[in-house]
Amino acid sequence: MNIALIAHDRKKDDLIQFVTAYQPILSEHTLYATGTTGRRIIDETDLDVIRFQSGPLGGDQQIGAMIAQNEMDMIIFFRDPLTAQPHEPDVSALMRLCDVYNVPLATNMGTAEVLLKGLEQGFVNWRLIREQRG
Ligand SMILES: O=C(CO)COP(=O)(O)O
Repeated sequence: MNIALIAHDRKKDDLIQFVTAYQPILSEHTLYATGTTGRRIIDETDLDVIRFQSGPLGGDQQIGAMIAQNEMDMIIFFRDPLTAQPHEPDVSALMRLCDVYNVPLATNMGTAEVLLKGLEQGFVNWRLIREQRG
């Protein structure tokens, strides 16, 4: 599975803590991240991550493009709901594409935990369903 990991600045510590806790599950998959988030994951964990541009410089849109090409299976995006982002339209567009293509999106740690536990149990088969529909 291809999984994108993204966190706004005030949520990056939480994401690092989360991916460290779930490293055994995440290490089974191909991980992508926006620039700064990816840098921190690489520096602070043993996970390999393919990095895109930083979010404000187009990283959210690059991940959105993967969704549109049926190349992304799950998004874990720890958003900061209390800070305005200069690239808010990109953030909204990314979340919108998740809904367009039925890609599971966790925007907080509680949901992310459920998604990863579901992934571990083999419950995550929406891509097969999507591919069967053509
Ligand atoms: O801004 C982001 C997502 O909208 C995250 O980007 P960075 O990982 O580069 O900080």
